[in-house]
Amino acid sequence: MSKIKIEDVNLYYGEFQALKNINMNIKENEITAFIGPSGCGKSTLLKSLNRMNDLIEGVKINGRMLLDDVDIYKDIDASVLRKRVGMVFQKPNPFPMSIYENVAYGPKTHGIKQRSKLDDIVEQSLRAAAMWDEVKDRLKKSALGLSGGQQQRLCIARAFSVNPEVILLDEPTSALDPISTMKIEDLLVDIKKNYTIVIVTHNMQQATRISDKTGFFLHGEVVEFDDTEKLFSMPENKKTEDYITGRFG
Ligand SMILES: Nc1ncnc2c1ncn2[C@@H]1O[C@H](COP(=O)(O)OP(=O)(O)OP(=O)(O)O)[C@@H](O)[C@H]1O
Repeated sequence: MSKIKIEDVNLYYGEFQALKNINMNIKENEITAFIGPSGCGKSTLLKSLNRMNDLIEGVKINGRMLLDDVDIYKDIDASVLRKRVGMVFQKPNPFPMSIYENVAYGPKTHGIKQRSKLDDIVEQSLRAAAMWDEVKDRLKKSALGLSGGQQQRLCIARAFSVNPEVILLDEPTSALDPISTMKIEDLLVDIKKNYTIVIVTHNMQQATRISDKTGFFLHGEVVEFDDTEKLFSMPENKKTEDYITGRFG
């Protein structure tokens, strides 16, 4: 089933058109990867899926983006949308507070006050991010004392804590070592049964390892969008082929 439908979307930063006539269906319980050279619009499309671009002055967007067939720019409040569609950024960005408070923060802002309920959410979220055992004895310690890979998994746990339906990840492992990267890839594959996941990655091996569908972007357009296996083994477009075989440029 399509969780997100993108229909004829164009996005402008002032005069500059960053996305050109994008059409894409993103399926539930799948991992969709966006690949392509720097500046081609991957992050712009990712961020527009939870209206992060609303915060940037001069952005114009037309076309439609639907979440469960509801227009996210017309018929959903942005804060409700961002609860349903969570985001994890390239650089781990834990809040300067304890590990516990990082995860409890979102649920608290959504009105959950009961300590036992918060304890449960924190434990479940950290378990889902495969780091409960690593941190259960240091929940009161600062999140800034964690390693980069642990901080990124904490940010994923923080995204889980408000029980989203979609998780957007913008190059979540680009600052991490191979072991932390592998842990996060395993985690994403493990959780996709409960979520819809969209990931921007510069790492084509990563896209082939974990994603079901891949979109190849170039100059603000989606050149090709297909099953990952097909796109990497039998691309239909010459530009896709050049890019994935390293002959681009
Ligand atoms: N806030 C902004 N104001 C103006 N132009 C922007 C803004 N953000 C992005 N752009 C431009 O839009 C284009 C697409 O940027 P975007 O960040 O989506 O690319 P990307 O494919 O994610 O690149 P990268 O892989 O380097 O992160 C680029 O030309 C970029 O310079």
